[in-house]
Amino acid sequence: PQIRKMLAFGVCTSTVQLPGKVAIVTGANTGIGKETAKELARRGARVYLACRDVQKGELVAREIQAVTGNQQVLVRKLDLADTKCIRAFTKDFLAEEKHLHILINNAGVMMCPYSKTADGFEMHMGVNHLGHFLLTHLLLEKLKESAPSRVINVSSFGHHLGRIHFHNLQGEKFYHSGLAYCHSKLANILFTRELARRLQGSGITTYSVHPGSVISELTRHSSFMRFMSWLFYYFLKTPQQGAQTSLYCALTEGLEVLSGNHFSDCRVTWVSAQARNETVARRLWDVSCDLLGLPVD
Ligand SMILES: NC(=O)c1ccc[n+]([C@@H]2O[C@H](COP(=O)([O-])OP(=O)(O)OC[C@H]3O[C@@H](n4cnc5c(N)ncnc54)[C@H](O)[C@@H]3O)[C@@H](O)[C@H]2O)c1
Repeated sequence: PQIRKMLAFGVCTSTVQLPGKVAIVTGANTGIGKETAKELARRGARVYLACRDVQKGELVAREIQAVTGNQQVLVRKLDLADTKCIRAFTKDFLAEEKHLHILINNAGVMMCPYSKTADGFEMHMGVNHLGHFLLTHLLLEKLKESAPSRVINVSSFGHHLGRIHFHNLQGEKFYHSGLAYCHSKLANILFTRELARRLQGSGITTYSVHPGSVISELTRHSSFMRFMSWLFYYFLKTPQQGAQTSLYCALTEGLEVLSGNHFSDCRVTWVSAQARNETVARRLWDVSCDLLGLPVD
């Protein structure tokens, strides 16, 4: 624990409270998402836990309610591997809620064997990028109406190994589970940058985040990564420490001028050359719209 404390740079020191604010956290039933949701609830927000498994979500919601005393913790079904489910989630949310101030696109899969989403997208690209891309699109009007509002996209340092190969976006020609994860995390950063550009002046700002190396269930598909987690256990962050940069980006006052930037340990950090390529960002935006049946503008 001492080593962990020494290594865990970056703590969200914001004192902002969130009464009357509404937040959605995807993948909030475990790991970083759960701790992020807990802190938002502690600060008084109404928090939607957008979870694939509603039963697990309900258990976590009860736990968060008990720990924070905030009863406004709600669970809704969201499977990012199924665009029908994403549309159903947003339809209900939009009917139910007048506002959305904070959207945390946190859910993710890593190193799963080659598989496809309900819509035929490669799983990493489908869940980590396209699912959140669609979710954000469908919630944009609500975010605009609720401005100032923020969208946080949880990416990874792994994006440095990522490339956007438009001819192989769905792993149709070549597939490596580790690289597929990195490609999708690069897509998260490119999406953030392009979203920030398009939303200038709208009152919505957006940030991408590397949470650090965190003990979580993310390694479930890879025995190698589980072994590495075991080996470096004391050097990894706890999920609570891993949630700090997402919280920093969601809560810190005056961060608007840094919209589109990538953060790690609660400060702006550098991204790969690919992640700074505006041409790729714009093309990825158009291709994503096309794949999801959204109008390309
Ligand atoms: N743990 C790390 O070291 C680390 C490092 C860099 C980035 N990240 C990123 O942090 C985020 C959170 O990961 P974590 O470490 O807490 O892992 P985790 O596995 O504990 O949490 C991921 C969450 O995403 C959910 N999820 C997976 N597929 C989904 C789907 N189809 N629909 C809806 N939800 C789905 C899971 O149910 C889970 O709640 C991920 O985006 C991950 O890429 C984690």
